[in-house]
Amino acid sequence: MEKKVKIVEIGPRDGFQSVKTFIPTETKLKIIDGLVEAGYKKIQMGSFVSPKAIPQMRDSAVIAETVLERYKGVEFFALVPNLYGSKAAAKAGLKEITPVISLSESHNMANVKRTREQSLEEIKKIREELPDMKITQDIATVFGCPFEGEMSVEALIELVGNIRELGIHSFTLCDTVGMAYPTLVERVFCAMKKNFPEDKFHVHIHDTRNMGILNSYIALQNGADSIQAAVGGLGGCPFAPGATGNTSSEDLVYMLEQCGYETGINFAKLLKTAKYVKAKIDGNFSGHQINIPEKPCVITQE
Ligand SMILES: CC(C)(COP(=O)([O-])OP(=O)([O-])OC[C@H]1O[C@@H](n2cnc3c(N)ncnc32)[C@H](O)[C@@H]1OP(=O)([O-])[O-])[C@@H](O)C(=O)NCCC(=O)NCCSC(=O)C[C@@](C)(O)CC(=O)[O-]
Repeated sequence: MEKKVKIVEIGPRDGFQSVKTFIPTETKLKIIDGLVEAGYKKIQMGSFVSPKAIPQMRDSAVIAETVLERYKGVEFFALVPNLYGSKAAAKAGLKEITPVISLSESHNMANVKRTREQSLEEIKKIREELPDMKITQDIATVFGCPFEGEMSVEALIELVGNIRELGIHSFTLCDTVGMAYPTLVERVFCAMKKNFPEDKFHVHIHDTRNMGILNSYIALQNGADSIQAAVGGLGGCPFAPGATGNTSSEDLVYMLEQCGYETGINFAKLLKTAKYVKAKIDGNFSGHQINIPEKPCVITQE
């Protein structure tokens, strides 16, 4: 029997955000077209952040408005750092946002120039001022911080507990600079499922040490509700030294389909989009199959 798995595409946000040269809005939209065509039902289309911090994301309102108009059956969502960005996302028509906070104080300061306490205050305001907005909370540096090193699972339990008190019950656990390893991923997901059995936990792994696919798979085996990945394996947080690409969507889909999971994604179409991304964007790609000249012969679906 086939097992279903939900894969969420984050390339148009995490993939594009660290690309220095501005990617024309039309190219971004063409890539999203390709992802929808490949079968994606949930896509992070951008972020509503300061254009001084991340100039690449300055066209997120136009992207959101266009894709919401173009594709009715797809869930689009955006990353936000604060209330200002959340209101901008709502104005553009989005129904879901992912505020970001880091488990480590230093990365939170580097990323959003706020202490974690200030970020928690901001999340509280977002929850109160946008009561109808669906919120999934991104937590960065869960599996390690470029400034502070290893993070503790107890600290994560405390932070998740604090965010739950604000009425948020869906979390994405992020490995910002690829410090996760299988037994740690297992420990973290088991702890979350044990302490917060009613809540949703998603996984987001960077591929810095070539363990993105493996760690995503381990998270899935230990109850992750969805897996995030970026087309081509493009990506990285510009405020995390050493951050490299995300787990590659096409490599992940290939592995899961071969293992008998139903992803709902057409691999051949996804790979075509990934190759288009690589041809158009000068960035940091961690994907492997984008470099194989011919279509791999194992998966035969069109
Ligand atoms: C948080 C701030 C805004 C603080 O930056 P700040 O300079 O402290 O902001 P501020 O509140 O003092 O405001 C300064 C100016 O920015 C404006 N402003 C304020 N907020 C916004 C907004 N949302 N959108 C647009 N404009 C905004 C605000 O209106 C003001 O405009 P001015 O009066 O000077 O004309 C800034 O540091 C920022 O935008 N940071 C974004 C950081 C970011 O995008 N990081 C990458 C994403 S996180 C990530 O990649 C990790 C993740 C999620 O993938 C998981 C993982 O792998 O770990």
